[in-house]
Amino acid sequence: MTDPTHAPVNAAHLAAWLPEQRWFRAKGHAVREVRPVSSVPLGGDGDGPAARLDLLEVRFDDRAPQYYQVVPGLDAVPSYPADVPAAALALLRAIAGGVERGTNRFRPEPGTGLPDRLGPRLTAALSDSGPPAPSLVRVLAAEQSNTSIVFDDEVILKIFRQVEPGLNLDLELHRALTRLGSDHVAPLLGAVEGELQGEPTTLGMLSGYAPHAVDGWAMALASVRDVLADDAPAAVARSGGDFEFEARRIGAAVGEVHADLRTAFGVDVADPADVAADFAAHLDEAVAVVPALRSHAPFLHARYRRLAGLSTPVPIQRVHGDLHLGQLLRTSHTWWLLDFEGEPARPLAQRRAPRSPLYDVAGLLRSLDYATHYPVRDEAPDADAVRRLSQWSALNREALCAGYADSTGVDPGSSQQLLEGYVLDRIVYEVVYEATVRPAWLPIPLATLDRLGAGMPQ
Ligand SMILES: Nc1ncnc2c1ncn2[C@@H]1O[C@H](COP(=O)(O)OP(=O)(O)O)[C@@H](O)[C@H]1O
Ligand SMILES: O=P(O)(O)O[C@H]1O[C@H](CO)[C@@H](O[C@H]2O[C@H](CO)[C@@H](O)[C@H](O)[C@H]2O)[C@H](O)[C@H]1O
Repeated sequence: MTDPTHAPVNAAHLAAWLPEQRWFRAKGHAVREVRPVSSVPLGGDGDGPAARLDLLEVRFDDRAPQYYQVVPGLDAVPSYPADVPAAALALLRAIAGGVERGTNRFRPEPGTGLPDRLGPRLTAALSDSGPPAPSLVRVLAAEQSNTSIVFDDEVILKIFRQVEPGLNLDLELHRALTRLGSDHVAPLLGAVEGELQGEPTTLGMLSGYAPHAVDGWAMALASVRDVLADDAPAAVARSGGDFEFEARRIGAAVGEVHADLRTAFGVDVADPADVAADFAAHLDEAVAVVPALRSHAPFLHARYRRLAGLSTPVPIQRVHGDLHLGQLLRTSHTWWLLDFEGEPARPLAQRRAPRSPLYDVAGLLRSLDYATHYPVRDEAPDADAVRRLSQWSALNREALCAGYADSTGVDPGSSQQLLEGYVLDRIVYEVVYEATVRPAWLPIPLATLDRLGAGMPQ
């Protein structure tokens, strides 16, 4: 007999619980109704399943429905007992064992050696039906779009939260890059697939985990803070120069990933007039959301018009699409790019569309700019600090482009007008992102537009 505490979660409870979750993307829209799409139980004993993968359709009065994945057992949803280690191991066991249940398929990635490559502690935990050691399982607490579980610092399972029908971009690009042997992504080890609107749909992704890794944003900020604390004339070389080496390695890593993506998905060309028209359309949409952008529109449109007049076609390909320093992880021996889902605010078709690789370079240049302005956001730095910050920024921009040229033979700075166009398009995206998600950060991209509009450097 089914334990009543594992009964289907009450839809009204879920309608109240969902909007409180960090990964819920329809903030500010009242949930009208929650309907189950599929519900797949996993593991457990006589007391009921250890976990359930519930795919839910969430309906609203004022916008299109969205689909979310909720995992009772892992998630503390009302009226379902949560046992995180047991639920997490049930998921890993299903992937390692290639389980098919209901509409869901749990699969080890062919050729990657799962489950044999798992270490002895995880292998024992998967074969043992007794209670797992809680220390083997850790749910990442960071502010994330999805939910990731780390198993014994060895593998990481990302549970996708907002789900769209079809193959998830993160999985698609990790798979292509892993198959090419890329050293710049976490190796893909397995996946969970369900069904949505009749299409096989990605629900989860298992990959290698890099313990003790540091992200590029944290490293860049530490370097900028050192430069701010050191007012000697050679401060940038002395205190902040450590990041220059990393910026060059990051540039080289991104260049290698771009080359691999060309091998996997091919290349095409776009007409500069079409690229400029896309930028102008993004700007018009953004002005409607953030009126503070309106005063910058004439300058931006003028730059886009200049770009439209370029005569050389723009090479385009699959790219990362939302690259910033927080998406880069320095592992013990290399830099990994994370999270290939593209910009969360753009529709899937736009996120999957080929673009110039300069868009990723622009994302990183913007991130270097953020790193120099974020630590002084609440103060007016003196002229000397401003000089040091701008030296830091220029040094690392050059290092990044030099690294990209090291691995590809192409210096992104050599297509200056095009690169500037992509930087501007990215700033417009950032303005909308900050205005809607983190209004306290909005002054950072807006101040850059002020400077660029006045003919000053970023
Ligand atoms: N393979 C990995 N090894 C080590 N840490 C990782 C790995 N993948 C992700 N992380 C950590 O988890 C965080 C969130 O990962 P990300 O893929 O960006 O998830 P989300 O889609 O939820 O934003 C990263 O910023 C990083 O700190
Ligand atoms: O959630 P994602 O990581 O996919 O990306 C979104 O959030 C980012 C912030 O976390 C945002 O990045 C912006 O802020 C960064 C500093 O926090 C900065 O380094 C980036 O250059 C800047 O774009 C990103 O735009 C957004 O898509």
